[in-house]
Amino acid sequence: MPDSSSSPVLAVRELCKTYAGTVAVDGISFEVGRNEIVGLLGPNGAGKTTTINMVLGVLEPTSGSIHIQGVDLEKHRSQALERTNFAAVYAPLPGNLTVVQNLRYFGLIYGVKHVSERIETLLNEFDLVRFRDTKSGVLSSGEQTRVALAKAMLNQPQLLLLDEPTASLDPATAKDIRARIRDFAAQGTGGVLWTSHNMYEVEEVCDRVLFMSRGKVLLQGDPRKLPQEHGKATLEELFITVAREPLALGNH
Ligand SMILES: Nc1ncnc2c1ncn2[C@@H]1O[C@H](COP(=O)(O)OP(=O)(O)OP(=O)(O)O)[C@@H](O)[C@H]1O
Repeated sequence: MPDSSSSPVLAVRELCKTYAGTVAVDGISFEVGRNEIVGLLGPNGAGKTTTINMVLGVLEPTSGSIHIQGVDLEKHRSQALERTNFAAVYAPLPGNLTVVQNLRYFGLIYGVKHVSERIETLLNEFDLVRFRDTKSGVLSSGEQTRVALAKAMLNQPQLLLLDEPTASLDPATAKDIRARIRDFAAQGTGGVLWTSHNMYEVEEVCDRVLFMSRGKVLLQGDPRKLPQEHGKATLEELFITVAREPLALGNH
């Protein structure tokens, strides 16, 4: 087994996914390092969710490889996925279960040791103590996002995948969520792969961004430096250029 302590939390090589007639992901390679937050950006249909679903082991790649902490997802699936987790607005937790029931349910699925203790820690960390016996489905979007993040932290992931975690949140709540995710990346040894359509957020949170369009990674770098490197005033302007006219970037 490889020495996982020196490997990046995620290494994706030449990853492809094709459906009949559609190339959703077209040979992308990238890494997520320890303590790093990497933003996966791109217009609708670029291939971001397909990429995340392959890293989660939900979708089988057509070709290419995925290593999580040096462990090959295809060959050692359980071991690769045991320190991975995920949150997305389109994957809400069962709304008829209370917050504690949800956390207990997922804690058991993940085989979390000392699960009651872990749940109490997370209820405190994500400011959910007062909602512990409230059904998740009646909580506000921001509160549900906090529950989803608490669930995603149950197994102390090394790789955290977040698909638009702050979509539909008000600015103050979104800021609070960003701070919690930054803390996660800063404190442990884990890394985060984060999709977002909010360029302000990406500049604030991400150490590095990957721009995807039509299944390919067209450019990557520091979101605070990339616009200037490509002669654009803002990340949003660069994003629109890459999304509309991928070839317009020339040899920059
Ligand atoms: N099951 C499927 N069968 C056929 N085509 C699919 C399937 N799933 C995704 N696609 C296609 O693959 C491409 C990439 O889709 P994907 O959902 O990964 O994009 P995305 O970047 O996440 O977009 P968005 O920002 O809208 O969420 C799209 O053209 C989509 O229509």
